[in-house]
Amino acid sequence: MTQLHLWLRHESRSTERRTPIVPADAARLVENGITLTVEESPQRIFPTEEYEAAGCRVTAAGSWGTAPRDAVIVGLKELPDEPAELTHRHIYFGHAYKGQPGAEALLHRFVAGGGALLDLEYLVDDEGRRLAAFGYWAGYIGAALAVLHHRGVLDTPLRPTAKQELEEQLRTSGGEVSALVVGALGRSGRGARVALGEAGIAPTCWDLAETRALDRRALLDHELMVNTVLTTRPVPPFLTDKDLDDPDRRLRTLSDVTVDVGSPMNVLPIYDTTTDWEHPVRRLRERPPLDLIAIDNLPSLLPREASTDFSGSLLPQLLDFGVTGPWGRCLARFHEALRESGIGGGEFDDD
Ligand SMILES: NC(=O)c1ccc[n+]([C@@H]2O[C@H](COP(=O)([O-])OP(=O)(O)OC[C@H]3O[C@@H](n4cnc5c(N)ncnc54)[C@H](O)[C@@H]3O)[C@@H](O)[C@H]2O)c1
Repeated sequence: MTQLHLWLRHESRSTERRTPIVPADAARLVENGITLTVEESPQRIFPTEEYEAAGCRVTAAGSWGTAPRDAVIVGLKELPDEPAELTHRHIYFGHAYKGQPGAEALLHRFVAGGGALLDLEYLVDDEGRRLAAFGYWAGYIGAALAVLHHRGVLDTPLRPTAKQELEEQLRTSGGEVSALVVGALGRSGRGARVALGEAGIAPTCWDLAETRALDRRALLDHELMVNTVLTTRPVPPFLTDKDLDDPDRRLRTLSDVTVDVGSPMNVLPIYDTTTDWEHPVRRLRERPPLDLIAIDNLPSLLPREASTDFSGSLLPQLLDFGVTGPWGRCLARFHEALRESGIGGGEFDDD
């Protein structure tokens, strides 16, 4: 078997400071005989020198197109639009299997080049549980922003920060708040509960059992709600426009970590546009007021912590990279997606 060559790419999105492999884990990969080439990246939260010190080869940003064909390119977010033909195996979040905008064009690029997408969203264990995810930090930040806004101390536009700084703000901004976390038993739900705890808030926690017969009155009686539900089947909405117009509603701040806008699984079909770092909060109703936070790249706001956590989960999988197990399932899912979209082809020739 040939030695594994991983190639950590620069992220083309300028606000993306996270990385799927942090220097400490890069050192572990190198110690285990894996070649790791790291592209220079001015915005990455970890300086390139730390990768160099870990024994990685360093190369120019965006040079992955020139990597040997058997190198596996590792990243997080979208690839640039060029080249038109993708010849490598790419590990990242492709967002290409649910008919998302640009999905079909991306799959065509893989087929044209004979490469393959090993989508991190589909890197799962034998029971289908995700092996590496950013959910915890999404929930943590989603809840933290909601509390800071609710207490009138949220600084905007948002910018990447460190956990210590956020914790300090949560602890020092006072005020009783009745809060609800829905999806509380999941990764994001756990993060949300921890952030609320830092802020001195003991939230009501709902998961599947508590929403089976949804008590809307109880929901609307909370001042702040964090939604972290991940459902794979449509369920009745938790909130409708009618609920927002309820004059007795106490709910004032809603942070939707799930941001399933436009999806048939959306449990909060009360808005149709996400918010962002520039304008994180949108007023949905004036009387009584209701403010929405619905940001789809929350973990990027805590790049160091989110990267370290994610990389720690990904490391054992990279050390065990192969054609069976989780990576085999990822590849099978790619081929299934090609069949589903009627594209066909794309067998990665692992020579
Ligand atoms: N906004 C962002 O930046 C960002 C980042 C990462 C993840 N996310 C999203 O956050 C969501 C949660 O991710 P996760 O990793 O925490 O998922 P998870 O699977 O760990 O947790 C989801 C939880 O929702 C619960 N749930 C499912 N259906 C429910 C229902 N009808 N009522 C109540 N609870 C229900 C599940 O039991 C589970 O506990 C996902 O949609 C994910 O895409 C958002």
